[in-house]
Amino acid sequence: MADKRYTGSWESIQKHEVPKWYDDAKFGIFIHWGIYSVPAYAPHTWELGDAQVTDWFCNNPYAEWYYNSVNVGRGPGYEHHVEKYGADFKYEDFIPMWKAENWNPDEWARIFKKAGAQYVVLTTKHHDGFCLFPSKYTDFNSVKMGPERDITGELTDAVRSAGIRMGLYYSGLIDWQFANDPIFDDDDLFGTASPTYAYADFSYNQMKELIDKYEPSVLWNDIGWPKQSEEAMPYLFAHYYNKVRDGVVNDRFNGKHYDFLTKEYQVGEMDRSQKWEMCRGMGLSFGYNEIEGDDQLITVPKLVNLLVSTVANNGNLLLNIGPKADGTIPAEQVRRLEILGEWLSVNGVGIFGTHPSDRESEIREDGMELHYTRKDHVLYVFADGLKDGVNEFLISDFHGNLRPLDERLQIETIPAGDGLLVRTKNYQAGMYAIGLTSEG
Ligand SMILES: C[C@@H]1N[C@H](CN)[C@@H](O)[C@H](O)[C@@H]1O
Repeated sequence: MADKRYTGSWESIQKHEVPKWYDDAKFGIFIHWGIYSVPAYAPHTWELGDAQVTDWFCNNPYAEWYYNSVNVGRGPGYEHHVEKYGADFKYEDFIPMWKAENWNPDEWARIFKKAGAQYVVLTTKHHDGFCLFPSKYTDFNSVKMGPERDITGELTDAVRSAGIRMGLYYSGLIDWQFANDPIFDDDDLFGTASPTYAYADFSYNQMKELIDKYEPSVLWNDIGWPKQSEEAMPYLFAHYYNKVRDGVVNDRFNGKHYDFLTKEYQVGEMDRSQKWEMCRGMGLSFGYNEIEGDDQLITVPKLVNLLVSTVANNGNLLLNIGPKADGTIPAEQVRRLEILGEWLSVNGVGIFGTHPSDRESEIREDGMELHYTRKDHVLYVFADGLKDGVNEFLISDFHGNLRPLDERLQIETIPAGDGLLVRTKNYQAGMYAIGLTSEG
């Protein structure tokens, strides 16, 4: 029987279920690349969630917010711009400087594949309104100017050739080509949001354009969707699901329908019963920030811990890279992807295609963490926060045996009461979080 078709009603849309591929994927690569990658600057201030909103926008660590950081007329972003480029240098003057002269999309896809990424999400239009695809609704795009290439199309082809799914990010509510008053706080942010019906039509048409042209596996909308076209959303989702049967949409279309919830940098409230996704940059920014060197980026142990703790609690990790304007990925970001890929090549069997165990994650006072996943009858245990050499931890209410996924690791297991005591004999820090399996 032909697949059921969705109709333009909330009732029909809400019947869509999270496809297996997305639940199994666990790890994707986010990419923020745009005009802002030319100045590549933001103050290294706070992680999202750690700052007062009133402080955030004039000290914004998101380099992709460069336009607004200058537009506010004060703060480190503005001062940096005036000092380096002069007060008369306009954001659009960066466009001819974005040449992507060293961009090889196949090389990016190779790096993502080696990292173990199962999907990619690329910014097709960020808040600055510049489109990385040949939109018929605006010439403010990467084919008509700047790189003079269909970045979305070329990367989609390269990523899919590497056997990785392609998703698309779209800034549905904010577009500084339509409303560009400086944003100092959330009232300004939502005050500039989707100012007119003309913009609502524009964004609806562009989203449909992206669906029809690229058939993305993920529609990753950001901040919200124009209220003026909210009642038309079921038609857009029906069109999408009918065209991309196993496509997924995130919760940032005003939260009226979603396949997965999104978190940004901080987990906050956790509901393991729903599929969710954590996104973050490797530093405090999504766009490339030239003052974020190796020391300012998340360490590899913390990156592995983030992946393990996210997956164990029913999440996917969407880890961002911020490419340089020339199209190369900063070496310190590539190194983290390579090491994560090496870890996954040994421990990925306990990550990909698994489901959360009914065992909750345990964060012990001594800093050790235990996270659990399962695949059918097999239990996977991930222990983190270990010290070199000998570590002991108890898996309670467990009557099987466990063996390490990393052959270098030597462990002893001793039945203890209703559980199993695990003792590592030769743990080394470079093993990061260790994976154990109950599979014989
Ligand atoms: C993934 C991130 N989302 C925020 C909005 N929460 C954006 O403002 C930011 O630039 C980045 O795209």
